[in-house]
Amino acid sequence: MRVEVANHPLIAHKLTYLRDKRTDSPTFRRLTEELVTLLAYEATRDVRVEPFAIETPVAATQGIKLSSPKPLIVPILRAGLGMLEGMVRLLPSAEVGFLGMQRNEETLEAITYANRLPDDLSGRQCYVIDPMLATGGTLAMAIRYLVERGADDITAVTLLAAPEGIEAVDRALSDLSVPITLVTGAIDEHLNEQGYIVPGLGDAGDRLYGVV
Ligand SMILES: O=P(O)(O)OC[C@H]1O[C@H](OP(=O)(O)OP(=O)(O)O)[C@H](O)[C@@H]1O
Ligand SMILES: O=c1cc[nH]c(=O)[nH]1
Ligand SMILES: [Mg+2]
Repeated sequence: MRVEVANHPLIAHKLTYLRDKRTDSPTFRRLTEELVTLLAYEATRDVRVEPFAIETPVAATQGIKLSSPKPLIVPILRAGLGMLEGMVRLLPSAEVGFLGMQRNEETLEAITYANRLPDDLSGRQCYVIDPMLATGGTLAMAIRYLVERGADDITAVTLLAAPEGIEAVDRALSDLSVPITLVTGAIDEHLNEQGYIVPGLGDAGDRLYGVV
């Protein structure tokens, strides 16, 4: 997996406020959206395009446009929903599929409880969005699922990632030959015994939407 940490002072600034436990839900949601816009710019560097001929008021010229089939954005519910608006703003013609996944708080294993994706993803470029890559179990399962359905180019966008989780995703997907990229706002220090990213930001889903 290719890993890119989006180094930018604005990203570091917004992440600092996002991490702060005093930041309330409305501010957390707004910062998440703003961060996604910056990360999505980085993550879409290799979005597929094709030549497109146009005429300006002055002359004919050759431009480019997004190729078909259009990219598929896959937010992992629940916390990934907080990143959807920012991602769609940058890729308004993309389609959106949903995966509902939840980590068991004791075993830290992910289960899939909802799935609304096109059956056939052959030739699709997919952007998986989820704020947190902790043990990596959720992301590895999501990516394998998309590849089994035919996706042939996957970029995951996260706000934070743990080094242990990145390694685990790499190991878990080592048999796959499709290009996989991770674009993240920061790689934190480590995971604690409860599987939380340290220093992290706590539970992203709860901070976005409240404790359920
Ligand atoms: O890398 P992992 O160890 O698998 O953990 C990361 C997952 O945990 C969080 O979701 P959570 O299970 O809390 O669900 P939620 O979005 O509904 O809060 C987060 O949004 C990731 O999906
Ligand atoms: O630190 C963590 C780890 C998993 N999920 C979160 O929301 N936060
Ligand atoms: Mg959660």
